Amino acid sequence: MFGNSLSGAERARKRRIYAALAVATIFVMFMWYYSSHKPTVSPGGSRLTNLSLSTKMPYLTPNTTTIRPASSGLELVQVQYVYRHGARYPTQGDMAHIKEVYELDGLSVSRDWINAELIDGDKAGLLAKYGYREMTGIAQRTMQRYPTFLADRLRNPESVRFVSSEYQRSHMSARTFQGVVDPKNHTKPVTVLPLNKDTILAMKAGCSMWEQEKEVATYNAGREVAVFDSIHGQKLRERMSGKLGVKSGMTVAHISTLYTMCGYEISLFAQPDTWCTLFDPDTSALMELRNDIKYSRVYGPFGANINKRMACALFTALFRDIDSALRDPPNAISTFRFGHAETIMFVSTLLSLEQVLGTENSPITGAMPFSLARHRGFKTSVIAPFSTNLGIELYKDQHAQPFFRLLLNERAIRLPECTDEFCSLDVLRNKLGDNIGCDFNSICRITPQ
Ligand SMILES: O=C(O)[C@@H](COP(=O)(O)O)OP(=O)(O)O
Repeated sequence: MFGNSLSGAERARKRRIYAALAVATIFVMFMWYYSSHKPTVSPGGSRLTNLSLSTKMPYLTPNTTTIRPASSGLELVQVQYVYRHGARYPTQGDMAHIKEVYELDGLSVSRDWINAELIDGDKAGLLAKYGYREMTGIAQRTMQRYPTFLADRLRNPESVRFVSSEYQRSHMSARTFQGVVDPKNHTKPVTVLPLNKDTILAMKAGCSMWEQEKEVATYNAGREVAVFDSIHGQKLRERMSGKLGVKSGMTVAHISTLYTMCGYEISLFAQPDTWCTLFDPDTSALMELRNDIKYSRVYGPFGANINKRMACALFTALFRDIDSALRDPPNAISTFRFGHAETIMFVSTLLSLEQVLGTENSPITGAMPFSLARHRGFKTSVIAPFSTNLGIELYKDQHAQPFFRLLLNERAIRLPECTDEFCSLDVLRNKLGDNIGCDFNSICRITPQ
């Protein structure tokens, strides 16, 4: 009897150990699943996600301590930055697509997935709260990166300038940034470039030749997207229809909208618990590939030759400032320019940054194997997230020789022609060739056949 009750106690002890082990295992598995599948929101408001969200990607705050200081022989003379505006509400076109999804036959999602702000026409295209926050954070880090340089420059209000396109989202991004860098309002108000004269930030608006080429690029992209859909469409449709209870009529275009909605939910509301639960890192990367078929042809390196020249007026303006800075360093002007996804994509195309950012640089096709696509240099989540930016730092050495360094999204990058991230300015000048001093209007003119 005594022996039996001891073994009973023993059994109970074992049961408790097994139960504790089971609970611990479930907890560990939950934490693993949670950390690998659920995007997180950091206390600073920067949205971290393991999804690739194309042009709706939130800006991922870098670890600025990884930027190498310049050697003591190099003196910073000027900085020039080009930004895409911060996170914005969907444009009218995106809102129309989102409405279509909300009205899909049989759609069964919890009420909090339907977000009235994403289809509120009064907000279309406007800078959103997180867009303001992104710009504030970037401006604060810019102050930390150049503390004495910017403080010295701001003593002469003419030597720091802010320029934006005419769109509210770019203008407000510029004003937010300026408010942090120059809280006492020493500098001039942001210069807003009227759309019909803007050849440097919203350059596509006034370029007939690009408009014409865009038709061809869009047609070619459409053919490749059809190939993509024929390969991946059925699996994607089955997956999404099942998850959403949609009975019929779900197309890959709808799934592309679901993906865009996930991007907005993360970038605008730090909300990973709705549409984003439909995607995992691989599915989001696949949807980005589908988007990039088009972006890489319409704005990027796999479209018309004019894509490689669209940022020439911008580089002409940048080099006008660089050359006057080299002639008269104490009066160098540092400029912060605020534009669009197109601005940065055209800059990237002119500089062939895809060759810096990846090892796979064949044109993106609908049949591209995922294993290759993973290594491609043209990825919109990397080159064109909200608030994306490219900086050019100009230095002089002890012999007055000019050097430059490029920063993409606050991380130093090195052109293949350079042996170090601090590189002779001649390399950049040679790379740009006749893009410096180009006649943008004549490049954009359609000559009669
Ligand atoms: O050209 C535009 O309307 C958007 C790109 O829109 P998407 O094609 O990415 O939706 O550029 P933005 O002003 O947001 O930088």
